[in-house]
Amino acid sequence: MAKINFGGTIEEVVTREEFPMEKALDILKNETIAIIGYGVQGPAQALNLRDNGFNVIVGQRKGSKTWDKAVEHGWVPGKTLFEIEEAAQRGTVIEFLLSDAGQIALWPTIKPFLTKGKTLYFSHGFGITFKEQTGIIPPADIDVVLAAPKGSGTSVRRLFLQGKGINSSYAVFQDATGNAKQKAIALGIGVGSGYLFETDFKKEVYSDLSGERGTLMGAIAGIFEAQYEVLRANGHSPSEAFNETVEELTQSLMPLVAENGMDWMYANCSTTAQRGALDWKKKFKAATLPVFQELYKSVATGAEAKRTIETCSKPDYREKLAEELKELRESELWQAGAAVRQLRPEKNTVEASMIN
Ligand SMILES: NC(=O)C1=CN([C@@H]2O[C@H](COP(=O)(O)OP(=O)(O)OC[C@H]3O[C@@H](n4cnc5c(N)ncnc54)[C@H](O)[C@@H]3O)[C@@H](O)[C@H]2O)C=CC1
Ligand SMILES: CC(=O)[C@](C)(O)C(=O)O
Ligand SMILES: [Mg+2]
Ligand SMILES: [Mg+2]
Repeated sequence: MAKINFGGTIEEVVTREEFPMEKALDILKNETIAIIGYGVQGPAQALNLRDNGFNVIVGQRKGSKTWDKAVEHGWVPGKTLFEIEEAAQRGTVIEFLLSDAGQIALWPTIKPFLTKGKTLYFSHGFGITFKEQTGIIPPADIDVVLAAPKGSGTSVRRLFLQGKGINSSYAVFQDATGNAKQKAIALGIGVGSGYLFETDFKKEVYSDLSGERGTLMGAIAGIFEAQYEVLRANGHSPSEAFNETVEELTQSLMPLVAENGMDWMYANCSTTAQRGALDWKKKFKAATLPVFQELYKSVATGAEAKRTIETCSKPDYREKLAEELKELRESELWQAGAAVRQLRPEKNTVEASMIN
């Protein structure tokens, strides 16, 4: 494995160079990979695996919207698309890609098909780590592995179609066959990872829940709202407030950070901006540190898992989430955002859809 120095700590990562697709295909040549769940991660991983030449089938409820979506994506009923039970029975690698709450509901259905020597695959450490709450306790004679793409399924597919790859973590929870690690890495490479770093189920779920509730999604949306409100309260127009809060960040500054780091983005801004940002960064860190500490504690005590399971197991969870997203979309800030996006000069070059 490649040894990489991450800011002073040496870690091992698996790259495509040392673990090429041919090796992954060879390791999984006798396996049938059954994708159970066709939400966001399901289609991305199923299609990438199929395009990479693996033997893949999909398990869905006949008559559901996702069944129709799978048919649209070229899965053939009776050949590569089956009812969940049949897919689980035919599959030797079961990719459990239902929502984390959905996994609890489906576990009693799936468990009988997890016979000796099969592999159970997750893209999140949730179900296994919070087993007291989920009841997901796999039989001892199967392999239990994880490959968790560090991004949305939409990006997993898009980056694949662009010939790039997302980075993923991988882990082994249970190694009954002696080959679990090789299989985990092969599956990670197969679903389109550019490289893989090692973790365990608990670390994956603690960091992932912290990240998405924190800087990746929760914190960023909250900070945007706070700054936008202050600008608006002081008489700035919606377009000005939106541009100074979001548009410049996503269109100009974050691509620079992605390319070459924070200091480089700073160095490409005015000295006035640099002076102020370096000063205010300290205040923002001090103000948010206690919130991040509270968040991590809430993850580690299982409180976040409890809330997720309780809310996302309700029959109307989708409608409820959709209502909250609608409220967000219809807020002045994001309506201003929609108008700003329309004005982007490149707007006419419609982006290719996720699948094609
Ligand atoms: N969304 C993403 O991009 C990422 C997701 N993950 C993980 O991958 C796994 C799958 O996540 P998503 O694709 O976002 O899930 P999702 O929320 O899109 O749901 C996946 C599928 O589960 C089905 N489902 C939900 N509840 C069900 C129930 N009670 N009975 C039967 N089916 C049910 C949905 O209809 C859908 O087809 C999760 O463990 C998630 O944490 C990991 C990395 C990124
Ligand atoms: C996209 C991803 O990695 C998340 C945010 O952790 C998720 O969808 O759960
Ligand atoms: Mg994640
Ligand atoms: Mg997540």
